[in-house]
Amino acid sequence: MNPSSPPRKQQIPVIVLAGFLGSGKTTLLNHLLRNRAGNRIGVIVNDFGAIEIDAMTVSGQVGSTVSLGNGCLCCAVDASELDTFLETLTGPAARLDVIVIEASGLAEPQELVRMLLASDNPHIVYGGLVEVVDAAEFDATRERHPEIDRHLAVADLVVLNKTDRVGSEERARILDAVAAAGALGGGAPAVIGATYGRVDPELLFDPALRPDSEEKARQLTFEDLLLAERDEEEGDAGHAHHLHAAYDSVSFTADVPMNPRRLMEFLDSRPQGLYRIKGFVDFGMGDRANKYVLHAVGRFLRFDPQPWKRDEPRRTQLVLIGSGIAPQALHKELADCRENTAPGPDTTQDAAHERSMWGVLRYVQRPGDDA
Ligand SMILES: Nc1nc2c(ncn2[C@@H]2O[C@H](COP(=O)(O)OP(=O)(O)OP(=O)(O)O)[C@@H](O)[C@H]2O)c(=O)[nH]1
Repeated sequence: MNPSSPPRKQQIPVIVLAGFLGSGKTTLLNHLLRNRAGNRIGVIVNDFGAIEIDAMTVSGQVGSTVSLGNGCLCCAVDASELDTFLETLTGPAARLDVIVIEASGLAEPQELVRMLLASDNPHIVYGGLVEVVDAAEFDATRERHPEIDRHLAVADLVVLNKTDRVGSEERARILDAVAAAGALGGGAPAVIGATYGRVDPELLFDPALRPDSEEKARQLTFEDLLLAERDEEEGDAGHAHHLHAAYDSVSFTADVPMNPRRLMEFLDSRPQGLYRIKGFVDFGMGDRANKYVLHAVGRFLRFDPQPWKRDEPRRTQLVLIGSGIAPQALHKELADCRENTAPGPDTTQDAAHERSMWGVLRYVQRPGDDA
């Protein structure tokens, strides 16, 4: 170690949390925040889409959440923006023990790692790359995006999430496949199975448990680094190499409630390329007390009713991400799902409203599912 650098224990480990869309990064992050055992965690969220749903999901759990806002960190021309956020989080007032950067599901994690290694902030130390993998979607994701193997190869820890959605034989097969892909990088990332991102926070938060983190960081191959640099040099043209170049996103906001039946019709017939939907829905008279947090990944769909806060504006905010989708048409279809503003028979009768919610309630998680 350079004798002029500050003592190691003053440096805050920065962990990159990556994984394909919907693999469970936010779920894992929220699990860590709830089980932080006194550790102070700073969070940087690099979300995709104009509405910062992930930032909203995690905010309130921790005092030092900073969202990078719209756009993709991996495409920042230089690392100065990241450095600004890191500077805020490493200031003496924050007194953080660890910083987690949740990379957008479409970001290239190598880029973030490279930026962290290149950062001249003396208060941080790269703490490793955690790659979250959706066990149920692994084969399909890999087929569509073979570059996932490259991400696994540079990961320190692979969390094979959603193991509840695969049988034990299938789980063993996927664990082997993930480990084999990870080994291609020359190292062997730890692979652990998890449901709902429930990993032991000590795997990440105690630097003493990760003595090799700096070594591992250097195991990024020259090819990875060159590719990252070439992308940077090529500017917009280089951008096309990135995973998210082929994706479109739609941000939808409505200040009038959504009609449950029409929205369910929209969701039940959503196009295959619409890979991810997240956000929350106001069903108005269908349920005046709750907003419905919506998560769709591939064919999977779930609503999670959560009480509106007293001053919270009643509205719907959704982000849709997919490839080969028609953003404008989808936006219009969603707009057509809005409740008619003119009061009519079906907006005044409670029984009718309750019935119209049945389609939605099919997708509400039963108590205990998440336990
Ligand atoms: N069945 C099951 N569902 C899970 C598990 N972990 C997460 N989920 C669900 O998967 C959906 C996506 O999880 P998120 O944590 O939002 O995924 P993400 O990787 O942050 O998604 P992006 O922000 O789109 O990249 C949510 O509905 C979660 O509740 C799990 O272990 N099993």
